[in-house]
Amino acid sequence: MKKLFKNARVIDPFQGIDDIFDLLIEGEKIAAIDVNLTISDADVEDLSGKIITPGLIDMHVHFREPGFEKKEDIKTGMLAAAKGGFTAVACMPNTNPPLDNPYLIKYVIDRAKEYDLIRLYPIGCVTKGRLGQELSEIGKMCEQGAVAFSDDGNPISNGALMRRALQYAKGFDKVIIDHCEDLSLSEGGQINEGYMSFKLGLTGIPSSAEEIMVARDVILAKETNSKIHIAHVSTKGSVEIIRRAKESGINVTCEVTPHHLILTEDMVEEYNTFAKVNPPLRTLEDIEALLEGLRDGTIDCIASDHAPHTKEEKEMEFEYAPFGISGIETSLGIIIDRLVSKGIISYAQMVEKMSLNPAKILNINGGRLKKGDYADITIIDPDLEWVVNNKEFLSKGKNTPFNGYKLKGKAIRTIVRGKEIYREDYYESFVSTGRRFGI
Ligand SMILES: NC(=O)N[C@@H](CC(=O)O)C(=O)O
Ligand SMILES: [Zn+2]
Ligand SMILES: [Zn+2]
Repeated sequence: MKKLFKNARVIDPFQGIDDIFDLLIEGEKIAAIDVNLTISDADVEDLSGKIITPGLIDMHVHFREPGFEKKEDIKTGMLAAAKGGFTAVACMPNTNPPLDNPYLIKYVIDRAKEYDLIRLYPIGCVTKGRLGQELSEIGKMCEQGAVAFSDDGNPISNGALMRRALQYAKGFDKVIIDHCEDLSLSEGGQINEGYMSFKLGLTGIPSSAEEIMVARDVILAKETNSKIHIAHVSTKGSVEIIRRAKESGINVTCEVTPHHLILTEDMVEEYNTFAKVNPPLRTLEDIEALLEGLRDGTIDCIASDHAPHTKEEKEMEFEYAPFGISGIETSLGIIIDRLVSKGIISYAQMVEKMSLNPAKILNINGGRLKKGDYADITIIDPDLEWVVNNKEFLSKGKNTPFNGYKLKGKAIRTIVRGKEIYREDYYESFVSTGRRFGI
């Protein structure tokens, strides 16, 4: 089966491509990218005005299986990801039981394979049971396909243990992803410490709770000459520490979420639990620093930290509602509408941060559109206007602070290994059957 897309704007920062091209898919692979391709036996489609990027990769999601299937399961998570334009995700291990052994890593991979949708890469726990006491079976989990290690939801509080984890993971050329939070500083905290926490009478989470751990982690990464990736960076101080660490040659990478890039602590004004997230939404000053970090390359990736929760959980009093935003279906639209369209970052930078860099950091397939590569492709309509409606989410998690947002720019096709698994114009039937559409 040959499929020829004509006249698309093809963006591939890996090859330095950002121009109008034709792209040919043959079976599962990219067969050619060139101008004026004519292939007699191909199914031809004109994509004038549309953008083709390497399949987007979200390196930080919570799909909740096993154990919390009421919030999300692997199937609904993957459908939501495909609708959001993602061809691959890396799943955090804060499930129940936590993914802290090779059997569970294999289980999650096998579950994902049952559906033949997007690519799903599990992240294993750094410590057994995510309890922060004993290292988990990192080597054996690598053998089964764990792509990185993290106790996300929790930091690795014990410095000596973190040091050992870094040394150990290095032997397998894997990265440790740390949720940076000094629990003694954030204890009981609900939102950012500052004006809003004072106004609402809620306990605040100071910036220092994050920054102290970021500093510790880069120091340990330097000492052990290992790789560290900082999850969901949210403060100006963290950006500064990471910038300096990179300048001095430390092997540190990091990610930011769309919500931390465009929302401030003001969102929790009416005790809006949909805006309750960890780390908390911060201030305009932090946002400016995060945007500058994205622009100058200090921040490598944009990841949704897709954290679905049930309606009942989020309807609890602010103090008792869980932290998290269901973000995988709004991530791309927000980045295009609020950053790319405003000239804050370019499309090429967006692709770097949402595909190329996650692929590099996790050392997985994708992130580029080279002849002979698997055809993992996202097709974007940069002019499509849409309104965020959480009732239409394929994710079970409807917890979004972006409901009602008008956005311009959306993924209209998600193609994995040459197969179309999401298509905007077939949306209705896609929802009802949850089926992929072969091309
Ligand atoms: N980000 C969140 O607010 N919540 C995440 C945990 C995490 O990413 O730390 C979750 O699992 O719900
Ligand atoms: Zn986290
Ligand atoms: Zn997370």
